[in-house]
Amino acid sequence: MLLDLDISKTMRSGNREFRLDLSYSASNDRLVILGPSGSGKSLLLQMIAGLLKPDSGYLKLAGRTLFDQKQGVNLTPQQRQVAFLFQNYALFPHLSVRQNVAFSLRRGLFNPSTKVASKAVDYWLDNFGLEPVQHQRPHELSGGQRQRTALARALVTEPRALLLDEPFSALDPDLRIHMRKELRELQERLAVPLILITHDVEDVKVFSNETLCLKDGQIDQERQQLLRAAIA
Ligand SMILES: Nc1ncnc2c1ncn2[C@@H]1O[C@H](COP(=O)(O)OP(=O)(O)OP(=O)(O)O)[C@@H](O)[C@H]1O
Repeated sequence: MLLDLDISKTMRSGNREFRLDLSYSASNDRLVILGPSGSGKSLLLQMIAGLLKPDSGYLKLAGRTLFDQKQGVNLTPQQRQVAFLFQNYALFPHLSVRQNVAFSLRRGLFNPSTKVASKAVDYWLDNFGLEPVQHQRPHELSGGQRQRTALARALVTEPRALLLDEPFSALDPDLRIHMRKELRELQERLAVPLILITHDVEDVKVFSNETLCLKDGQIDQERQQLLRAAIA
């Protein structure tokens, strides 16, 4: 089972309150979480990654307990070994493609050198066709190359799962279609469990063998059933 959770979390800002209350089990290794802006998608992804602590409940990923309030379990983001790919990819602008990919493998406080040697880095640069641009910096790359660099940086640590926050939203329409296809093929080839959040139904069509629909911090049962019927 990819994801098994029963969690609640209340976020407060001034006198505004947002409550996320979710109980869900996903059995596929590719899950799309769909919902409008403000439905709680990012909060959920942050809780899976260990960047935000639920108030109560439990959260398991691929059979491993990441959080369990009753048992006092709350693994750190490092212990969870999941890779989080942010909307804007969060590449380091002053580092080359090679250095960005090598960054996750660095030991100590220093940035990897421009010629950092690593079989894993070579493997991912080659796999994603990034060798020709390995010495360029992020602002010298195309949108697709930037996304592949971010993916290579995420995958070089051999994560147990890949969490993607709106990975295509910043791309132009043609590139978006291309990158969706590329990421799907890649996920199938690598067999890395993938959880993707989006408000774009097109992502569901390309990626989903399972979709979790959110609305106001809860499962949107109506949309969930409509989608199931549309896919069946
Ligand atoms: N740190 C915070 N403090 C208080 N409220 C927050 C905080 N972070 C998020 N929220 C609130 O929680 C709700 C859900 O936010 P979330 O970022 O999960 O939405 P989302 O579905 O990812 O939206 P989007 O698609 O726009 O990114 C929103 O109403 C937001 O205002």
